[in-house]
Amino acid sequence: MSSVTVRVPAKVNVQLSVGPLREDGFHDLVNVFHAVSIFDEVTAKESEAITVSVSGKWSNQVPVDDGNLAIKAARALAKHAGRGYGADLLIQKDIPVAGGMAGGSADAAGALVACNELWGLGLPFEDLMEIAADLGSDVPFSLLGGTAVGTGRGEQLSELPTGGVFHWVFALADGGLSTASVYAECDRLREASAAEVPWPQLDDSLMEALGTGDAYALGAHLSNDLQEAALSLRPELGPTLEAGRQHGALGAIVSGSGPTCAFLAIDALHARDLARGLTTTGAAHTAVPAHGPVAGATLL
Ligand SMILES: C[C@@](CO)(OP(=O)(O)O)[C@H](O)COP(=O)(O)OP(=O)(O)OC[C@H]1O[C@@H](n2ccc(N)nc2=O)[C@H](O)[C@@H]1O
Ligand SMILES: Nc1ncnc2c1ncn2[C@@H]1O[C@H](COP(=O)(O)OP(=O)(O)O)[C@@H](O)[C@H]1O
Repeated sequence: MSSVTVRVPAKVNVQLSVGPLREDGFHDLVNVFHAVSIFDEVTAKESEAITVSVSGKWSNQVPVDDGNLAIKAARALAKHAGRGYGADLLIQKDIPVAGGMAGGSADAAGALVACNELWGLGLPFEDLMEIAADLGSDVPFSLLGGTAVGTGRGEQLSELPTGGVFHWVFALADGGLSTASVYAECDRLREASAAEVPWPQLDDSLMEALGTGDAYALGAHLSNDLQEAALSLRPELGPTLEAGRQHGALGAIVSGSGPTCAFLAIDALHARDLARGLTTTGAAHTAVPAHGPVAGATLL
C-alpha cells in the first residue's frame, strides 16, 4: 500500500473535573470526552524519512518540525516496531489549533493508525492505545472516539454508551491558549482561594443525561473546572458564553482548556440558528455546528 488516509475527530469535554496537582506536574482528572464531527485527515505516504506537511484553514499555526505530534507519533510507532520506517504525513487541518479540541492529539492518533497500516505492522488497538498514552493525555481518546470517561491524567478510558445524537455549536476564538498555562492558572487561582481541592467524581446526573440522550439534562450538567482559569486568561470569553445562552443554548461551556466555546443545541436546526445568531451579532467570528458522538480515528 503506498498511501493511507485516516479521519480523526475533535472533542469537547462534557465534564472536566480537575483534582490536585500531582508530583509529576499532571492533575488527576475525571474527564468525560465526547468526539464531535469536526475532523482532521492524516494521509501517510511511502517515504524514506518521517516528514509532515499541513494544509487547510489553520495550517500556518501548526509546527512542521519535530514538535509536530504526528511526527512524534510516527517515530514512537517505528521505535515500537524496532525499525527505521519512513512516511510523508499530510495533515488536512479542520480542527482549531490550541483551541481545547485536541487537534494535535487527533493528528497523533491519525498518524498511529495510518502508519500501522502503511507499514503493514498489524499492531492491535491495545498496543496503539499504549503508545498513544505516552504521546499525550488526550491521544488515547482521539483513537477511541465516541463518549468516554478518562481518569488518571485522562488516558485511562472507559467507554460510555449514549442514548442519542447531541447537536453542538463551537465558537472559535482568535489565537489559542496553551494547555499547560491554563492548568497553571487553575492552580494559581486555587492557591489564592486556599480552598481544599476535592478528589474528582463522576457526575451521576450527567451520566444519566448521556445515557438517555436528554440534551436538556446534559446542558444543565455540563461542567469544566478549567473554565474559570480560561476566563481569567481570556475575559472576552465570558460575553461569548453569555451570547450563546441568550440565543437559547441548553448549555454553554469552554471546551477543555479553551478558548473555543461549546454550546449545546436542541437539534440540528437550532444548532444552525444558534451558529448564525452568534456570528451575525458579532459574538463570534466563526461558529461551527457539529454533532456527537462520532467514531475515533478511522481508516478511509
Ligand atoms: C485540557 C485537556 C482536556 O481534555 O485537553 P485540551 O483542552 O488541552 O485539548 C487535557 O487534559 C490536556 O491533554 P493534552 O493536551 O493531551 O495534555 P498533555 O500533552 O498530556 O499535557 C500538557 C500539559 O497539560 C498539563 N496537564 C495535562 C493533563 C493533565 N491531566 N494534567 C495536567 O496538568 C500539564 O501541565 C502538561 O504538561
Ligand atoms: N499536529 C498538530 N496540530 C496542532 N497543533 C500541534 C500539532 N502538533 C503540535 N502542535 C502544537 O500543540 C499545541 C496545542 O495544539 P492542539 O492540540 O491543537 O490544542 P489543544 O491542546 O488546546 O487541544 C499547538 O499550539 C501546536 O504548537
